[in-house]
Amino acid sequence: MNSPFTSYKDTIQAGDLVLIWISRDNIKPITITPNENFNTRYGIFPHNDIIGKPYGSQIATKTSNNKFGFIHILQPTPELWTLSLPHRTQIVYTFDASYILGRLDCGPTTRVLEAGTGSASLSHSFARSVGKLFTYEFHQVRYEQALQEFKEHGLIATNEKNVNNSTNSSRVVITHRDVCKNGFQINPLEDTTSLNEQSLPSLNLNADCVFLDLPAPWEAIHHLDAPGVLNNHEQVNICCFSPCIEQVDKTIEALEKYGWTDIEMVEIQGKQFESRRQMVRKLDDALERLRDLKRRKQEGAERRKRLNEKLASNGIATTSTSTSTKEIDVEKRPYTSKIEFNPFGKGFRIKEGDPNYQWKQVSKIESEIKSHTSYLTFAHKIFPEYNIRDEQLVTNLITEATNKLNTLGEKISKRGIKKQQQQRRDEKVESKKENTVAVQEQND
Ligand SMILES: C[S@@+](CC[C@H](N)C(=O)[O-])C[C@H]1O[C@@H](n2cnc3c(N)ncnc32)[C@H](O)[C@@H]1O
Repeated sequence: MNSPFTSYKDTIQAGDLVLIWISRDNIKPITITPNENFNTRYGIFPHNDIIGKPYGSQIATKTSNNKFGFIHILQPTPELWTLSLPHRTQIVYTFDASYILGRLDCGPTTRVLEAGTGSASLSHSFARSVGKLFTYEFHQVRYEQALQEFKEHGLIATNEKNVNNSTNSSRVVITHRDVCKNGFQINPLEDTTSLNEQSLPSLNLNADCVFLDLPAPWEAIHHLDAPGVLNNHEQVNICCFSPCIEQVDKTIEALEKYGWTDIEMVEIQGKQFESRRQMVRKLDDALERLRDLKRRKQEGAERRKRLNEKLASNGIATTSTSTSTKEIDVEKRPYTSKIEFNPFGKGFRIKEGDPNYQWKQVSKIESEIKSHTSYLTFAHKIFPEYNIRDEQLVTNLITEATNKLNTLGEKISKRGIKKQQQQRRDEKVESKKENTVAVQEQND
């Protein structure tokens, strides 16, 4: 099953879902359709001009005022999708997503449980990296929108029932469910749009990790112990995403109660620091600035007064707001020296770092970087079957390995001795030959 989120291609074709990069904070998803146009305030872009171009291309169009407007056509990735998706809820941003996937030890064969789906921002990151994602959403409309999106993005096969049997090629299985009430089990014949699944047997989800972004994750944690939900042959990792520390407290309590260990809480604060130099301004500069402001205010008031008097004497009634700039220009404006340095910007401009002035190093934080300020609570569960060490088996394995090593060592040393003996024999033969030649030369 092909999805632009899980495989790459070079050329844009009709029917492709593409992301149009208009500006840093304006990325629009569209499906390329022959003879349609993409309209922006920078101009009209016919889809036909985009078809056949390589992904990443810049497309230009001439605007009505004879200028050019540009867009870039990008292939969807979970990171770009996070920046462009229709928000139905708060979402998990890339900074958190990458950390979560790393800590949950996600790989191509990992099976993940996620609740709730929400705007499916994190679901797309999981879908790209893992083998199977089981995601749950109890809100009817959000569930339907997410299901539609997964189908359009090639993450759920449209011709199959959305169940986890061996022939199902879908990366994602979405279930309409309140996981706090009804848990995570799915029956094998379930069409996930149905809520009537209670009486049927559950299939083995065998999840290797769990991600809970719910208002009350502690109410869902005990359902993870139902048969077939977790992969009980290995260590299972969990991450709960909660904005309040009180939620973290309750989650930790539930995790401890249900046998989760190594509990750790992390908060990601993505920030980019920009290093700058800022001019050091003295108190005298600030005082001079205040005096300057006062002086200007006074001069302005006097000027307006004189102008009004002048107009009144000419028989023209006016207010200060209706006075035109041209009329004011008649009056001489107070002189501001452009060649003298004024630390507040009215004089000539100073380049940052000019050695004639004093500077201090400062750092500025870029405010636009998006990382959610939720707390991430990680833990894992180790199943006894996996954790018990069979001492006899370990001893046998060690003995077997030692024996093999000894045998190998003996063989190597025997071969070494044989090689040395052969070398000595070869040397003797060689020196005999040399002696015979020397005797012959003497005789000659
Ligand atoms: C904050 S959103 C999840 C956002 C998602 N992680 C993302 O990156 O887009 C939380 C979602 O959980 C759903 N939800 C809340 N309680 C639930 C429950 N008990 N069972 C299933 N879904 C639930 C809500 O409807 C909401 O859509």
